[in-house]
Amino acid sequence: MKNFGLIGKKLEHSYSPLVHKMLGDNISGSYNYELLEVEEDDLETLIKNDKYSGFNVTIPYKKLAMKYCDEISKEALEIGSINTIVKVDGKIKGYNTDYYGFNYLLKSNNINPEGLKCIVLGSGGSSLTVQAVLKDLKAREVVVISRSGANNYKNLNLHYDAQIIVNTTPVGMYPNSGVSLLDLSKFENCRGVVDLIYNPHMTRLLIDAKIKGIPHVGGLEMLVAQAKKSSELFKGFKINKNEIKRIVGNVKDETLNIILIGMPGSGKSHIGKMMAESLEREFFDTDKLIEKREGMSIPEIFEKRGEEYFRRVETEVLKEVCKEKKAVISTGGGIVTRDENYPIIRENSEIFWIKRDLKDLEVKDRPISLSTPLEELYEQRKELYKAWSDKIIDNPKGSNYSFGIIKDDCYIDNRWSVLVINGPNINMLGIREKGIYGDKSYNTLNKMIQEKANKLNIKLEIFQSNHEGDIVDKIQESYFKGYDGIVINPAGYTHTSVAILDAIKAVQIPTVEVHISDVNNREDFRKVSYVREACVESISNRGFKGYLDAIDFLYENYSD
Ligand SMILES: Nc1ncnc2c1ncn2[C@@H]1O[C@H](COP(=O)(O)OP(=O)(O)O)[C@@H](O)[C@H]1O
Ligand SMILES: O=C(O)C1=C[C@@H](OP(=O)(O)O)[C@@H](O)[C@H](O)C1
Ligand SMILES: [Mg+2]
Repeated sequence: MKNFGLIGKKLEHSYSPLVHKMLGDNISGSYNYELLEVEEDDLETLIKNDKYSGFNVTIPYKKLAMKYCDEISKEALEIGSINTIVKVDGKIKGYNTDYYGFNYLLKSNNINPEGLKCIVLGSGGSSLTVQAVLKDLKAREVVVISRSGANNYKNLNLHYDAQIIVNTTPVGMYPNSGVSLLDLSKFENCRGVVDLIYNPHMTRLLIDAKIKGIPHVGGLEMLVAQAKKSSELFKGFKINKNEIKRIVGNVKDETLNIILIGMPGSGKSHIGKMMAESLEREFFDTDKLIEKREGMSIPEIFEKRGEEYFRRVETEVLKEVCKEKKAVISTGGGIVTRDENYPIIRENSEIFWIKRDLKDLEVKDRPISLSTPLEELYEQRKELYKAWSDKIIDNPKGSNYSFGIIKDDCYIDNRWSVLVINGPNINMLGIREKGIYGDKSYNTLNKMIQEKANKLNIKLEIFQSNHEGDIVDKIQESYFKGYDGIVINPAGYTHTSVAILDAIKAVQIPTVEVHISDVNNREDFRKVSYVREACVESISNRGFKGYLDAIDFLYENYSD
């Protein structure tokens, strides 16, 4: 197996081995990928070491490494920085795939610098690439801010009119997270903040942007996009662009914590434990950690040391536990009472608000709930729970929620998604008119569709109903759930339903109409399809395979 690696000075933060493993494992041609921390004096020897067939290059060597290349791509030469090295026929060739990565990041997040004033923090190799992309996308002005340049952090007031801010420095990066170079409140015209850092997922700069309601994005998509391009150079063949989205989702699954917040007694500890078991993750409960640390129960801590002391310890414990990766963390209901807790829990997590009716909240052993009316407590906290969380999980009393049900609501799955809808009598497949529809069952059909989705690694939901209104409801729901495509066999409603036609038109999601039989060569009334005009494709007479072809069609034409 060939050896590749990431060259840099400090690499503790890097997700590159994870990303390259995913790129190597899932698309044929895996390779070894190592972190190669090196001092400047040893850079040349490392690059020339025959053990390695190529490298990625990061801070601070993106400019310097060019010196040891025999050839440099035109693009990299123009930018003045490389991030990829490949050895071909004994020659060391340098490339810049960061350009592609940064461009991808902006485009996929609808950040358009055209006509805008941009400031770029940092003046290293990545900064050069960022500047090139911003200029190519017609930014009005690109100002580089660096510690010792003409534009620096002391005269930043000259650029408080900046509209886009891009951080290319390592300030705020793991393990030294939680710091930012700027006071964002000074930038009143700012309408986009990009941080190339991807670990933590949300740097302090990005958290500040989120608090201010400014569109913002971190560097994970850029990391994966540039890695995909580099991997193509390493392996010598193209990789589907859809892999970027898939791997971004997988990296999030591998690195983000799930954090549960919400009113005391709402079920955070209970659900957290179930989630952790089901997702095979480690589980932490901040109250339990506090009790262990203090050697006292929560009521005892409140009684002996008071609430202020408890809150201080709680923040300390949060700081520790939020350094975990891929854990499930239940918090105490009061963490939202301290502003300083927000950036701590926000850094690397998906945050869920567990909700339950006030009358059903458990109050036992909860000193705050016993001393303050729950309505009052909820008034004080509800806006904070809402603002701090990404998603809500309803946990009504007596619902007997198993994690399986909750999981659908909260599991983080960013893959390209398709909804398959079947209309009336399709559930009777295998029983009904076998001469027309075949003898295979509805379950067999679903299995085939699921296998197809697994093969393409897409998210799938299958729905069947005999009721027109339910089908309309489902189509509408697909809009709010953000499905990328719909495959529909409206069955008998094909030839009658204006309501289903209107629903497809309303959601504007690419939809393929499927019929198992040859509808055009049966009764005349089957030749009319109301839904057809709203569909991007119509497939009939291909049996169950029609559904698989429909998924292929959508995936090939609409997944980029
Ligand atoms: N979904 C659920 N199913 C069964 N019992 C639950 C559920 N959610 C909460 N409970 C119970 O309600 C009580 C309070 O839940 P807990 O997880 O301790 O709340 P929190 O951590 O939010 O204070 C516990 O007795 C817990 O077992
Ligand atoms: O809401 C609160 O202020 C508190 C909630 C409790 O945790 P739970 O939310 O798990 O009950 C515990 O941290 C402490 O009693 C204070
Ligand atoms: Mg709890």
